[in-house]
Amino acid sequence: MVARGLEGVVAGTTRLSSIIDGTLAYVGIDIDELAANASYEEVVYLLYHGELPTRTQLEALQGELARQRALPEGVVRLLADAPRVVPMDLLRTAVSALAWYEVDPNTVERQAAIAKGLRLVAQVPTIVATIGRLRRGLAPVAPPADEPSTARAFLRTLHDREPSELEVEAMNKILVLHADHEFNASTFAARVVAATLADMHAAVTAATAALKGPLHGGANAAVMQMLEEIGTLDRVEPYITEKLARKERVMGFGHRVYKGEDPRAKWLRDLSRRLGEARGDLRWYELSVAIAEVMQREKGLFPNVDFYAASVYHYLGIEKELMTPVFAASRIAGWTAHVLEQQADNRLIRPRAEYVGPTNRHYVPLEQRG
Ligand SMILES: CC(=O)SCCNC(=O)CCNC(=O)[C@H](O)C(C)(C)COP(=O)(O)OP(=O)(O)OC[C@H]1O[C@@H](n2cnc3c(N)ncnc32)[C@H](O)[C@@H]1OP(=O)(O)O
Ligand SMILES: O=C([O-])CC(=O)C(=O)O
Repeated sequence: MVARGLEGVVAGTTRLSSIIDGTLAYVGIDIDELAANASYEEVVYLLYHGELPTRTQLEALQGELARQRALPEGVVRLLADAPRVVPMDLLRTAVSALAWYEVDPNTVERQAAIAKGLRLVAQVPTIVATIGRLRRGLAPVAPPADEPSTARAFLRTLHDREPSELEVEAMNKILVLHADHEFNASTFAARVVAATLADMHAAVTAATAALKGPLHGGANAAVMQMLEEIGTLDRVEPYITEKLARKERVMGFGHRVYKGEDPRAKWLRDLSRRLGEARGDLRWYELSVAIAEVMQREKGLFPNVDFYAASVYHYLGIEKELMTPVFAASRIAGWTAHVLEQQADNRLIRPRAEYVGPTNRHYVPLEQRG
């Protein structure tokens, strides 16, 4: 019997992240410790090297990421000239286009591949911020080349203003919490492509394509859409119960691996409340909490990472169409680290299919078909 959707199938090994008994860890460190203490750049280093960096190593990585943040002019032009600003499509195209500017786009040699991976970690947030500006009809701004924090640099590039300390803390936690997640669909897509010995940009383009769907990364935008449709607290109960009665899915709930609450959700719930308080607008936080209560009671389903992320992004001034690209701006760390891990011990990923179609049929000449 084939496991539908490969549920429960162990499809390979990784040293990067684990989900054991509902606990998520990056290289053995509980996500709760990282969310409470780590900068995103420390997490990038951890995923790339298997250890937390010393101060000198961290500063070197932060410097490198800062220097690589700017986009080639041709990519900014490509984004600006697009006939329609559909953020995930633009991100996917821009990631692919970045390969044009690599000295050796096809190489999978280790040092070159690490350099490409880190360049993408630096550039993807800039692509996302640039798309965010273009959507609002604003001119792109160059990212700061001397700012060590990816979170601060991203918010500055997106909004062209200095973010508050709470906003930077929230953005940093978002980046930490979304950085990696074992063999999720987009990461697995990246590994399948990498296993053919196609290059880093090819693998990340595939991952970006896979993240778009609403059953995966696209759920955060669908959550925001739902919050807007509900609008007020008194509408939560009827909206959700009617949706469930129609057998529709409520986005941001349920998970293939977690059967209780996603360990990342509580951090995002807390950020949603704190950002809402700071903005004097708790509506989106309160609506989210009320939806979660109804979902738990009616369906026994808990929020996944995408649920409270939606209101957090909203409070950070990130519009719903940009929410899935912002997820990618963090997951790029995991995607590229998984590609490097795949390349380091590669074997083509090529499973079998169980054939369930008809057999023993014959070719019938065209004139005899009726
Ligand atoms: C970053 C991320 O990718 S996190 C996931 C983001 N995706 C979402 O939030 C979309 C909403 N959630 C879902 O669609 C699912 O929970 C998934 C895709 C995440 C996981 O799906 P699967 O492991 O395949 O679970 P499956 O689809 O088999 O669902 C099992 C049962 O729970 C129900 N269910 C699962 N999620 C939901 C939901 N969000 N709303 C309503 N019912 C749900 C299904 O209808 C099904 O019920 P049934 O057995 O009565 O038919
Ligand atoms: O692991 C999954 O299936 C989805 C998920 O939560 C993630 O990618 O962060």
